[in-house]
Amino acid sequence: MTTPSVRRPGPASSRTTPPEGAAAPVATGPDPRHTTERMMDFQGCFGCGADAADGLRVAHRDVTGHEVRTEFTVREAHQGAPGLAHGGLLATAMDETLGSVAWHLGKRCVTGRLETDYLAPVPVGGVLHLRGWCTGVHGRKVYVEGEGRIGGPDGPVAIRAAGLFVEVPEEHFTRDRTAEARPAAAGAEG
Ligand SMILES: CCCCCCCC/C=C\CCCCCCCC(=O)SCCNC(=O)CCNC(=O)[C@H](O)C(C)(C)COP(=O)(O)OP(=O)(O)OC[C@H]1O[C@@H](n2cnc3c(N)ncnc32)[C@H](O)[C@@H]1OP(=O)(O)O
Repeated sequence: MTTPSVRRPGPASSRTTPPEGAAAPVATGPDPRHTTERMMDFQGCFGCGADAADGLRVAHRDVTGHEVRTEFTVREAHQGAPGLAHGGLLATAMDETLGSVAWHLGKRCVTGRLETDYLAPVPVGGVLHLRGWCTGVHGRKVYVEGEGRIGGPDGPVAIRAAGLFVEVPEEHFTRDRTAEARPAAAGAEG
């Protein structure tokens, strides 16, 4: 009996595929007006920050045009099943990589949507070599795809992803949201 082959069309859905009329990416580098001093020096990011004790410490390696390369070393703290990386953390490493593609286009962006396909398990102690690139820009929307390979830039593909990043005003990061974070008052629910 032959095993039926599974069709894997790639991670991008209609929501992460640039629409007709989308513009080609123009890699300008991050816009310094978008990275206030506080953002620039911030090392608390779970994805890449040196001060995030339990963070992933995704290392940003190089940028060529609109393509960004990073590395994520899978440690014991990142396990899901014994000895294997948790899928959610792999998605986080991908989010970090794809997000930085959008910032390298000079866009102040947040993740709107992230889609992932997992093709092979990633072992603890392994290094995942990630790559992200922009597939188009449409209004405030930046479309990005990526892949992660085990052991080296030409290793087997373990994860593929597609994301939609949305440009936001500075206020997105500076607004005081303390009140919104509090539990709603009793009886206030509709
Ligand atoms: C981020 C920190 C950066 C630090 C910078 C340091 C320097 C750079 C260095 C290194 C790079 C770092 C890389 C970071 C990577 C990690 C990033 C994250 O984890 S971000 C946190 C998770 N994401 C959120 O918390 C968003 C929460 N969502 C929102 O705030 C809103 O929903 C938002 C802004 C996404 C959209 O809301 P609206 O009210 O502004 O706009 P509307 O009209 O709803 O959407 C705009 C367009 O986008 C589409 N859209 C939005 N969400 C969509 C979705 N999920 N699917 C499909 N389309 C969507 C809409 O349909 C609309 O399209 P139409 O213009 O009408 O064509």
